[in-house]
Amino acid sequence: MLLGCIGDDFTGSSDLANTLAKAGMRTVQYSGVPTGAADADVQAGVVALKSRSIAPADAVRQSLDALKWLQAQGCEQIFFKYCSTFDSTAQGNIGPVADALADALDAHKVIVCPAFPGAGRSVYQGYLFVKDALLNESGMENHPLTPMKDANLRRLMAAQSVHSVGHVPAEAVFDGAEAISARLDAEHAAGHRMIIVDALRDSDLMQIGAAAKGLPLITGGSGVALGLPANFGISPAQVPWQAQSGKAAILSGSCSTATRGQIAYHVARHPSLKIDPAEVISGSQTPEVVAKWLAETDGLPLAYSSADPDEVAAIQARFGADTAAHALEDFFGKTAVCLTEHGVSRILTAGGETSGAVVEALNIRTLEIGPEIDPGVPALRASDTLVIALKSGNFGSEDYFEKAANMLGGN
Ligand SMILES: Nc1ncnc2c1ncn2[C@@H]1O[C@H](COP(=O)(O)OP(=O)(O)OP(=O)(O)O)[C@@H](O)[C@H]1O
Ligand SMILES: O=C(O)[C@@H](O)C(=O)CO
Repeated sequence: MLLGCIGDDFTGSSDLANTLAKAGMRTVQYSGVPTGAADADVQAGVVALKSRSIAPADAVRQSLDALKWLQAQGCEQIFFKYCSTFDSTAQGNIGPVADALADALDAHKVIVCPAFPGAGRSVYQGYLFVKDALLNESGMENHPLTPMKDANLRRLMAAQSVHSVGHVPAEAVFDGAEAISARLDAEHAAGHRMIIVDALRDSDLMQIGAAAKGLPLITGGSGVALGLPANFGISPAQVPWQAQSGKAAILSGSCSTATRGQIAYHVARHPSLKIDPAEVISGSQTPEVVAKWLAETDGLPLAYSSADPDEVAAIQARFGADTAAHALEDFFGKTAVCLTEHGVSRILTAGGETSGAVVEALNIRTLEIGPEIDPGVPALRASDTLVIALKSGNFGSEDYFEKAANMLGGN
């Protein structure tokens, strides 16, 4: 294994795996830290954790375990993948995990770059934009678990990391890899260890990737991985895919703006069932009943708890945010298990936490990476009889669910 990656959620990990697979690396996504050795032909291993919203000490411990396993597979470089919208709380977990990995790897110039232009996320003057809006005006300020109320990455990182935070501005990035390396050196000499790097275009990320050659640790969104495979002499390749026929169903616990748009589109055209969190918590709505409905309903049925910020706030005020989140994640995980018992062979999930809960409940250990459905979302094969697609909340076009079911099925 050449490149070892640690993802702080499952959809984000498949986003990164998608970038690396498209760039030609033989990539496998693992659910949690594997117990055995990786297959000898794997070039990039992505260990997916569900560590974005847990206690920082647990996130650090899990990430260091993942690091140890990746090092044992012979990795030459480590990539810590977090969200392109820098999803985190005042405590972390981006800062504490980056600090711990930097110490373990003796890394002193740590790139911090969440940019993902393909999904509209760019970094300029150290501020994070989502399309034409600052992060804190993009809808992310209403996220149910990690509301992002600031777009200043230097300030966000300084609050989470024990290290001084530097910056490589766009002017240096536009001048290419050598200028970026020189500026990273200068920021290091000035006493900064975590270094925010501006990036607006894929071409910027390619230059940042080239400048990252030989660095022990890189952190960021999937965009900054675009240029890494070339450092290992690997070039882009067509990603193979074996289509899967059979029944498809959709589970969505994502309350992000893009998912809510996709749900509105889907509800108008396909059978859909809205899940009431209060009924899930009381036990009057069960996974068995919802799975049976999904399995027996023609077309492309959807079950969703996704709701707008007012509804989410009301549920959180009534039950507590953690209780509601865990009850729904548990519900979707159990529903997915029942779906496979009904023979459903294509499962689409929306939302990072939701997807993590589903993959864990299904006890999927490794995921083979297929072709891209929409930017940041690959088709995934879980077994000989099951394929899935894990969509990050804000990814995908309006008709994403139809597109994903078709691509998984080879239509
Ligand atoms: N109606 C609801 N009320 C309160 N919480 C909800 C509701 N529906 C879903 N949730 C919870 O909100 C959280 C949504 O997070 P999730 O990561 O699944 O989606 P997302 O944030 O849109 O995706 P991503 O992290 O990929 O951007 C989950 O914990 C989910 O259980
Ligand atoms: O980087 C992103 O935006 C995604 O891969 C993600 O992590 C969302 O959960």
